Amino acid sequence: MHLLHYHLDSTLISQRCLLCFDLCFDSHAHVPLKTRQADTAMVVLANPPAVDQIPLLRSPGPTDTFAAVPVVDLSIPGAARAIVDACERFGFFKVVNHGVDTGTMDRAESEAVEFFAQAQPVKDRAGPAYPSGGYGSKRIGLNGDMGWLEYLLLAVHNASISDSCAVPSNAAFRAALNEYIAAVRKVAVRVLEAMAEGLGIAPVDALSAMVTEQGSDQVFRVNHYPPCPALQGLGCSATGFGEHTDPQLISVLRSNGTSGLQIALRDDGAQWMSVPSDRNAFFVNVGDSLQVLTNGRFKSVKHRVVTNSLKSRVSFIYFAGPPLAQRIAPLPELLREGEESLYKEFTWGEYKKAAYKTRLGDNRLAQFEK
Ligand SMILES: C=C1C[C@]23C[C@@]1(O)CC[C@H]2[C@@]12CC[C@H](O)[C@@](C)(C(=O)O1)[C@H]2[C@@H]3C(=O)O
Ligand SMILES: O=C(O)CCC(=O)C(=O)O
Ligand SMILES: [Fe+2]
Repeated sequence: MHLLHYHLDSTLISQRCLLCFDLCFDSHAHVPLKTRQADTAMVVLANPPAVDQIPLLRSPGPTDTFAAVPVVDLSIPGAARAIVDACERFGFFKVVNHGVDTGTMDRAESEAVEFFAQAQPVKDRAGPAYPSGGYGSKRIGLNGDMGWLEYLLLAVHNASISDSCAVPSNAAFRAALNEYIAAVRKVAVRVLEAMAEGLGIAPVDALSAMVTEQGSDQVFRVNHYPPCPALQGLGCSATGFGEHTDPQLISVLRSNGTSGLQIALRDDGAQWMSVPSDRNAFFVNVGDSLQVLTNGRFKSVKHRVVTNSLKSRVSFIYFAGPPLAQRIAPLPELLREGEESLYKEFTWGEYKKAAYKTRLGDNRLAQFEK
């Protein structure tokens, strides 16, 4: 038997299993939530659901929808200005007219759906995800984060899955992912070029070269969030991917038609807004490294995924990172006279190593702030 204690006026819900007495943890502070009689409600579930270790969140309501997501038309000259504006305001925007064939996206998606539909032991043979890439389920990273998802985490070399990564072994799936990765990487390059143009940085590849150079550290992730019917009608949802910022320069995301992605409009994460899904568009997140390169002018956006109770979500995310030796420091052209860097010096390799010691919701940049 399970008891769910939830704070009626907060997003985070704690959960206690009467059998194992495990408490879920606040994904940000990593301390057990205290449940008080006055502001908690109790729901007794007849069948212990499989969401035991997964933090629960208040289900998004209709008023949580972020209708004003900045939309950038990549095919028009005003794209550069619009991108800079969106990165300064939200660290997040949607890209349309990107030129990627819908067939490329659909093939990758249907192959991924087929992969995740396989029996668990078959998928487990494609694991583990760490250290060199492969299949993972529920556990995110190495430091105790849990989510209601399964995924493939893959290293990318140049414009395709690294040869050192044996997963996926199915030739059709691998080819479909490689076709998609080559296309999404071009979108990332165009976005980074437009950013440089909008910021007035020369040459135009000042940012994009960091991700196209030999040895650039690119990662690709396919996430599958199965529906979670056990929580239907309870007003709460399982955490799919807990709140975090991405460490790289930018991340380019595409999902099927199931919503679930939320971004925090306020730094303290007090206002979570749901991003309406659009299977024909890409969504771009500013990552921590780009925040540093712009000396805080662009903010890396805090985001998370909330699981749907009835529909599964499939997402593809391309993380554009520089070579390990790349120095991450504010670009001199962006510093006004007398303006100093807000950050200590570091390389991408140093940042990545530190990031992998943190938990998802930690403020990874804090230790590099001056
Ligand atoms: C908990 C973690 C998962 C993560 C590595 C980390 O220790 C902290 C950063 C996490 C993150 C978030 C964005 C990407 O999904 C990711 C691949 C990345 O580069 O940093 C994940 C890492 C992961 O899933 O391994
Ligand atoms: O799956 C998603 O939609 C987003 C996942 C995410 O933020 C990540 O993998 O870093
Ligand atoms: Fe992310």
